[in-house]
Amino acid sequence: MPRKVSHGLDYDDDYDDYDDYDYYDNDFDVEEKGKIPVTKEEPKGHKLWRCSICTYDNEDSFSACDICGVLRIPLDNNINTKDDRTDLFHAVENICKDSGVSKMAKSLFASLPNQIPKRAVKFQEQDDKIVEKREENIHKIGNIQGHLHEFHNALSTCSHFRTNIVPFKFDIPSPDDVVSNGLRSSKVGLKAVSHNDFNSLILSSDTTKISANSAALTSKSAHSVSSSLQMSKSGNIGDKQLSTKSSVNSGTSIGKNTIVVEEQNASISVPKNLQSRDNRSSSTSTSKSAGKFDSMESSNPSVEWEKSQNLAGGLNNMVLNVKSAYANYISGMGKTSNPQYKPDKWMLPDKAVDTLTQLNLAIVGHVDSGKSTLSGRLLHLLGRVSQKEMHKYEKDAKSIGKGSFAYAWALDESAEERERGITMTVGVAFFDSKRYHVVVLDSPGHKDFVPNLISGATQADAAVLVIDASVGAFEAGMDSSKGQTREHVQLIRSFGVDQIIVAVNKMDVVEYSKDRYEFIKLQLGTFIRSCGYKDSSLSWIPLSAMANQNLVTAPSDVHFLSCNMYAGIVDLIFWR
Ligand SMILES: Nc1nc2c(ncn2[C@@H]2O[C@H](COP(=O)(O)OP(=O)(O)OP(=O)(O)O)[C@@H](O)[C@H]2O)c(=O)[nH]1
Repeated sequence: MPRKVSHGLDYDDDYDDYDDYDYYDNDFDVEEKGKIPVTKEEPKGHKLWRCSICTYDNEDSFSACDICGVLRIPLDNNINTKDDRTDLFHAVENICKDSGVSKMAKSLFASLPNQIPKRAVKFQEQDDKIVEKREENIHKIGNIQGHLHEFHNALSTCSHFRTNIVPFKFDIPSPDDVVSNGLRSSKVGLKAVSHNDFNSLILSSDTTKISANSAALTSKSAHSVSSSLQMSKSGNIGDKQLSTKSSVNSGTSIGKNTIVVEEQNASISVPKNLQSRDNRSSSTSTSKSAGKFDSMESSNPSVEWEKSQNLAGGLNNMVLNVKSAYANYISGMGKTSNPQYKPDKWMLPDKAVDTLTQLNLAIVGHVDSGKSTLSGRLLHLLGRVSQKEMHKYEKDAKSIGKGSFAYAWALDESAEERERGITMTVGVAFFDSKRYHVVVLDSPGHKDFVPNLISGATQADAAVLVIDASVGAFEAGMDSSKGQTREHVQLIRSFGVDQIIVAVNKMDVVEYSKDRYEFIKLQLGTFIRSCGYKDSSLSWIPLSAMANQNLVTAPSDVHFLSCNMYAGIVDLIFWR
């Protein structure tokens, strides 16, 4: 087998079995012998002419280059004599006299006596001369006859016509439409206002009347109207203003998505609860108690665009019709254009979730201080753990001789944790208050699981440091070598947790001794402050998780009354 290349690696050994290689080799063989020339010769009698611009070899019948469209005639080498050129000129001139088509275009057809149309055109057979019927504006070339545009359509050889492709448009502006048309404001602006914010919005306007089910600002006046939509943020987040002024010439239609601005009677499609209540001022102002209007600043792109249109002048009957999907969605909160339609609950934003702030609360402290018991008891009291589940935990815990860990089992779910009676991984649970979505991160207290504690502490916004008030237990936790109380305080401090609630637990064991509580508070307080915490960042509360003292209600034990200022730790958590 001959080699494909005469230098370099010998591929024969590797590719002998490959048919593809053989195929290429055969071709190469033939080529090499010159049996098939690289450039095929045209059959006899088939003339070609080369375009002087792109050098493409066109068929002789083509009057213009098939590639670049340049006319053959002015540069045609076949038209060399003066007579030829004169005849051609007259032919073209005659055609150009009566039609509105340019000479350039007509010359395309005038020079094509033997043109073979690519698309069949049925005309009556005529003489081979160019004939013009002036009254009918019909031209004849060769044996075909017809109007110029028919010739053009039929004889055009260029396949790359300019075609007016009307881009597909959605009924609702796509993000690209919104950006390119400068309509962002109406969508983003409305989107930026949460569902809850709308409930308290009040719109006042002089020239603008805002209607619930109309998605349009309508302009009927022929006079010039000034219009601008401004959202200005005044002061804090709770004091926002929306102001609208109109400054447009009426009656200009822009696309199919339009806001129609009327001089005296403009309306914006907004939710019903945004309806104008005041027609005295020339601006629309919206005030609300809380909301996010940041994206509706005065640099609203659609307004700027609108202004520029107005300044340019000469625009009449401006019609801007914006169908914001979100506007429809918001306005359709139970009130859509189709009165029959009612969105399901799951389609609507969850008001409670929207307004709650998540608070990650790490429960830390020395081993066996009662972290899991406290967490489980709180969840049970707040209804996150059902009575049925609690009964099961108690029963199962008793069955293995660990009845006191029943509440801890709400978070210590693994068999090993329950068997050993210690938390090994971070238990996660949550409960809600009016302000917070509290995520409870029950951390392990054993020193072997400090890495797990760290994983929870890094997520924490605040911490509950649980202290075992029992005599000896508190001291063990404060031991510099074995105790975890100190280590946990230092860790959460290093992770930026700057709010600590110190829960002095198991007060039932020390008979709710105020002295004990004050002792712990003094000792531990000194250490915590040494870690960089200020008194303002600390909260202290004595409690008993097991005896349900000072958890979600004020303690019933009289000893607590003298040292307690909160109605339970939950109150303290929510208050912080
Ligand atoms: N008397 C009394 N015992 C409590 C109280 N709180 C918890 N305990 C007991 O303390 C023991 C340890 O409770 P846990 O909740 O497992 O302690 P923990 O801090 O979660 O333990 P680790 O996660 O392993 O560090 C259990 O036997 C509980 O019953 C309380 O307020 N009073």
